[in-house]
Amino acid sequence: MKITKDLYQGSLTLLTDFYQLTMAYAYWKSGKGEQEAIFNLFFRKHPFQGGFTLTAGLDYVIDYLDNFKFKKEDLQYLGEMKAKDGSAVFEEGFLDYLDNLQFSCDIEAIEEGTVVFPNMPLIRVKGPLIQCQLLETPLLNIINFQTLIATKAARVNLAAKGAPVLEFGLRRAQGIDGALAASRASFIGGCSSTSNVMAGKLFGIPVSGTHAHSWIMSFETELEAFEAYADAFPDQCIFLVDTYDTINGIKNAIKVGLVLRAKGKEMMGIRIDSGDLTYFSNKARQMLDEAGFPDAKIVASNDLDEHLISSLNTQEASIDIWGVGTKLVTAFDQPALGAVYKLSAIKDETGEWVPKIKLSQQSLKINIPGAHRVRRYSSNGKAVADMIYLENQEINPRGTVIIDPSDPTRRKRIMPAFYQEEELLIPIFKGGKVIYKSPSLLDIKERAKCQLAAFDSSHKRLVNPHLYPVGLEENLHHLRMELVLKAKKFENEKDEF
Ligand SMILES: Nc1ncnc2c1ncn2[C@@H]1O[C@H](COP(=O)(O)OP(=O)(O)OP(=O)(O)O)[C@@H](O)[C@H]1O
Ligand SMILES: O=P(O)(O)OC[C@H]1O[C@H](OP(=O)(O)OP(=O)(O)O)[C@H](O)[C@@H]1O
Ligand SMILES: O=C(O)c1cccnc1
Ligand SMILES: [Mg+2]
Repeated sequence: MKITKDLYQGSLTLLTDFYQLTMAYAYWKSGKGEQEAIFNLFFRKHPFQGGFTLTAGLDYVIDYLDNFKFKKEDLQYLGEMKAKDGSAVFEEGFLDYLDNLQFSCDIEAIEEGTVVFPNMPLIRVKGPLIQCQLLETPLLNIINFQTLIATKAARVNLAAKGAPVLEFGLRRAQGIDGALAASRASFIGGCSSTSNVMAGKLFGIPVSGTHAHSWIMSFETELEAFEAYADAFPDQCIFLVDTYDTINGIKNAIKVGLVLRAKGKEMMGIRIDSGDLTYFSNKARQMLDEAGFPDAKIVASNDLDEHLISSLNTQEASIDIWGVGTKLVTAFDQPALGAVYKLSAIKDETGEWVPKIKLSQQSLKINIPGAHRVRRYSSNGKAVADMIYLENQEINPRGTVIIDPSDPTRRKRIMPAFYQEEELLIPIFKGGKVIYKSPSLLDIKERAKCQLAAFDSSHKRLVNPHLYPVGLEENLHHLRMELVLKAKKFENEKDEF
C-alpha cells in the first residue's frame, strides 16, 4: 500500500464518522437536508488544568473545506455498503445528491494563534443541515489536536522564559499525521524549530538538531567521535556529552572546541540528556567559562515538560536551550482537548431562525443557543474580558453585564466606552468560497506571541491560574435561561403522563 496514493486517494471527504453519513442520508430522505442551521465548535475546559488555550488548525480546516467534494471512488465505496439484509445502505438518489453536492456554507472562525476560552465558538458553521453535519468529525479532529498541542507548546515556552525550545517529538508522536500536525502546532505555540525534516519542508519550519549517543558509540573513544563530528560540521557542533561520563564528556568537548578555535571555528555548545540536569548544567557552565567558552550554549533534554523546565529554572540550572519531544507532541498529561460541535440554531419553514438548546444533567454541558459573536475588550493592550453575544444584539455603549455561563453568580460589568474592542470570529468562507487570506505560519506564530503577551501572567501560571472573565452578554444569558426553563417544563410535563 502506498500511503498517500492508496490510502487517501487524494480525498479526505470520507474522513468522517459513519453516523454523519447515515444522518445525512436520513436528512435527505426526510427532506430536511437543505434546511439551514448553525453549528458551533467549542471546548468546555482548558487543557492541562491551565488558564488559557491557544488555537491552531484553521489552515487545515480551510484546506479540507476548499477540497470538499465526494470523488467517484468515494461514492462507489458508499454505494457498495450493505445493510444486514444485504440491501444497499445508501440509495442511488442520495449518492447522486452527494455527487452534485457543492460546499456552500458560511464559515466564521477565530484566527490561529489566538488565546481563547471555554464556551466561545472557535468555528461557526452556517449552511444546509447535511453539510453542517458532515463537517462535525473532521473539524473536531483537526482543531482538537492542533489546539491542544499549540497550548502545550505555549506552556512549555512560557516555562522556558524566552530561551529557545527545540521540538524533538517525531519518534514518539501519534503516527505520521500526528507528528506533522504537532510540529506545526508546536511552532505556533512558540518552539523555535523542529527535528522533523518533513515538517520543515511542508511548513517552512526551521529544522535543527544535534546528534545521538549512537554516533559516539560507533567510535573507539568519545574524543574521536567529537573530532570526527567537528570535522563534518565545524560551524554547527553541539556535542552530546553524557554517553559515558558527563564531566569527562564536557572535558572532551572543550578539547575539541579548542582545536576548532585554532582553525578559526567556534563550537556551538553541548547537550546533556541524562542525570541531574541542574548539577551537570551548572558544572558544564563553570567548566566552559573557565576554558574560555562563555558563549557555548548548554542544551538540555530528557523527558522534559513545562513543569520540569519551570523547576529547573527555579533551581537555577544553566540551561540555554531546551529540547522537548515526547511530552509535548503527545500532550502527555492530557491526550485530548474535548472540543465539541453543537447545533445552536435552525431556520424554520417561515425563514425565522430558532435558537436551540440541549439539556444536560451537568449545567456545564447545556449549550449556548443562537447565532453568536465574540468580542474581546482590552485596556492599554491588556485583555480585560471576553463577551459572547447574539449577533443581532445592540450592545449598550453605556454598559452591559457579562455572566459566566457555568456560574451565573459570577458577573462583570463592562463599560465599552473605556475599552478597545476586537471581534474574534471573522468570516472565512462565504457561500462555500474562501474569502480569508491565510497568514503565513510565521505570522501566526507572531500573533500567538502577541496574544499571550496581552494576558496577565496570573492567567498563564502553571498552578491554579486565575480565571479570566468570559461571559454571556446579559440578553444572551436571559435567552438561554428562558429556553432551559421552557425545555425543562416540557420534559416535566411529559413525565407526568
Ligand atoms: N534537577 C532536576 N530536577 C528535577 N528533575 C530533573 C532534574 N534533573 C533531571 N531531571 C528529570 O528527571 C528525570 C529522570 O532523569 P535521569 O537522568 O535521572 O534518569 P533517566 O531518564 O533514566 O536517564 P537516562 O537517559 O540515562 O536513562 C528526567 O525526566 C529528567 O528530565
Ligand atoms: O525526551 P524527549 O522529550 O522525548 O526528547 C527526545 C529524546 O529523544 C532522544 O533520545 P531517546 O529518548 O530516543 O533515547 P534516550 O533517552 O535513551 O537517549 C533524545 O536524546 C531525547 O532524550
Ligand atoms: O537533534 C537532536 O538532538 C534530537 C533529535 C530528536 C530527538 N532527540 C534529539
Ligand atoms: Mg529519552
